[in-house]
Amino acid sequence: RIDRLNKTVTIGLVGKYTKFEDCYASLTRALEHASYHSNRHLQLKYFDSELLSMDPKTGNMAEYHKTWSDFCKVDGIIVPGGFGKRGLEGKIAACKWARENNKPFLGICLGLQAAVIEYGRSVLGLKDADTEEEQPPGQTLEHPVVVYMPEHNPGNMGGTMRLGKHETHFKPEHKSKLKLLYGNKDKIEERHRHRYEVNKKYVPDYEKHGFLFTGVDEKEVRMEIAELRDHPYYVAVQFHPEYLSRPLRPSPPFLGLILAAAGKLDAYIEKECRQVTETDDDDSGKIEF
Ligand SMILES: NC(=O)CC[C@H](N)C(=O)O
Repeated sequence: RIDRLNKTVTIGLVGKYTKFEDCYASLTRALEHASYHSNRHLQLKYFDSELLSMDPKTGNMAEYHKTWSDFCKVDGIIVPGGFGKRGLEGKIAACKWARENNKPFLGICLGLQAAVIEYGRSVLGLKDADTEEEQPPGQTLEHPVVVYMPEHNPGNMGGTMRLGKHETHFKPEHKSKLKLLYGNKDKIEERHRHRYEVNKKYVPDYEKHGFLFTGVDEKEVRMEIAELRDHPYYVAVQFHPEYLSRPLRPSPPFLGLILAAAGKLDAYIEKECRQVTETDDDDSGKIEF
């Protein structure tokens, strides 16, 4: 059946590693699971985030424009996890483009943090919104919208990470497409791997402006899921849903991205997230099963 898929969905993956295929293996598989489930053939395009943000004085602007011209054509965007500040501005630029152009978007871990920084700078007017990750020693940020998690720092590098499965609870006061994609459950469990998190102090301001934190940890102090209210699919998660994706049970955040990129998400949600069949396709007559 997979071999016969005749429609393609193109996803742009924004990362900073040159050997993309190796670094993002579980992510690629999760996107494939979601694509098969959506009756789409996946075309994954890799974009080096450092080519999406450049200093016009020193950068290769021809390469910059070429990268953007290809990037503009994708159906959906994924900004995956990562570490460090190198390449972060390009990821932030990708978040901005997806948000302003109604492109289906999924941010994972650092991808969520980039989306938070972008919204802070562009919409909340926090010009210097940034993450505390890799700031020069002694530097204090004016608007640290992403901060270090002190309780996960018992003193050595290996122990500083928040790892493993943790619960996420959907907030009842918010509408959440992701909650519906997870089968309308009140809480879910996903795997984590991070040292930094959204600064809770800024949450009310974000939510007032339509950037909703629809999922939180069990103590309601840690922001786990963000969704833009007025966007077809702009979802960012602090956890790593790719690890629990399976061929016959695609991970919901990925499924949402692919369905939205294929223009089928709303119909799928209307049908209470029942499996996509060939008859759900606009011109399904062309597909043989
Ligand atoms: N896995 C990730 O994407 C980690 C994001 C970020 N570097 C952090 O440590 O919080």
